[in-house]
Amino acid sequence: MTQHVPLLKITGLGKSYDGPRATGQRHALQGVDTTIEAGEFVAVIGPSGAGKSTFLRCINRLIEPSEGSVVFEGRDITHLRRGDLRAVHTKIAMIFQNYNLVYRLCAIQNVLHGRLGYKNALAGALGLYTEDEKARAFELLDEVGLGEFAYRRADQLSGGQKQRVGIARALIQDPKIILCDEPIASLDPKSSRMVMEHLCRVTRQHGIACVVNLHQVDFALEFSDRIIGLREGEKVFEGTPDEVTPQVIARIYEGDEEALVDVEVAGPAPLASGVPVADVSAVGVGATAPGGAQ
Ligand SMILES: Nc1ncnc2c1ncn2[C@@H]1O[C@H](COP(=O)(O)OP(=O)(O)OP(=O)(O)O)[C@@H](O)[C@H]1O
Repeated sequence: MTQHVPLLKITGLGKSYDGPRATGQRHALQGVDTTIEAGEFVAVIGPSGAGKSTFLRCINRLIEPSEGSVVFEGRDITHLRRGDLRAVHTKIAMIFQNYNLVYRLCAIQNVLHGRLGYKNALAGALGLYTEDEKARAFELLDEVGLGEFAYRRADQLSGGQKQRVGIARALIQDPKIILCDEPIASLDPKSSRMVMEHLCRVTRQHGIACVVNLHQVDFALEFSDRIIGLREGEKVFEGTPDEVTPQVIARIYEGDEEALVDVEVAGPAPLASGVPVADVSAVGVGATAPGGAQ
């Protein structure tokens, strides 16, 4: 019988930084184990400083892990040389909070940048894309509702539109998984919802797994198949949205008033037990994000 190989298997993942002299090493991430299956939509939640970005960036080695392993499609990529990692990075796309677009270029050119990982340096520098790639870039912009903005300069797009260009750029890589580091943190609630809806729909349609760092717990509950809760660098919860009880929210956020502000928990006793978590507003975890362009 052939053994099942998960898309991504993460074992004992950790990252330490040098702390102030007297304190020695500080763990930004410690002992995180999980697996991500093809096509899954997983949200990572936790207070500010819990290690969400570190976790995501250790997966594709934008940050080098200090310990543990990342096995992608059965291949241990933890110690791959940079040159070999390039091919892996075409299959692990990333979406950033600040969009990472080239603002003087138009939307379609930014989408085409998603193909650079497949090109040699010269073709990349000259922007030599095939007709198929160009047609695909148009198709993908259309899929995220931006067909008519293909030739609009990126700096003339709203925040939500920029992030949708980011989604199309990730998709054109033909990735197996997209890592999204706070993709809606700079957007207002309406744009945030639109971006989450597009992200969820297109990744499901294309059978792509997605791991999304979120401050907005209610979006995590609404859109994910599974939720990972981090606190002080450690995984303190992993389960389906149905399993996220007020006690689970308390385990992840309690005692961290700053973090509670971050997730906009309202009311005097937001973490009181016995509140049906299906109604997220009942535990006071709101969807609002800091204001930003739509
Ligand atoms: N380059 C670094 N040097 C030292 N410490 C760092 C560095 N990068 C991150 N940290 C620390 O690692 C911890 C985890 O940070 P990380 O950015 O992963 O958290 P986060 O959950 O993504 O936070 P936020 O939601 O605010 O973005 C924090 O305590 C942070 O201060």
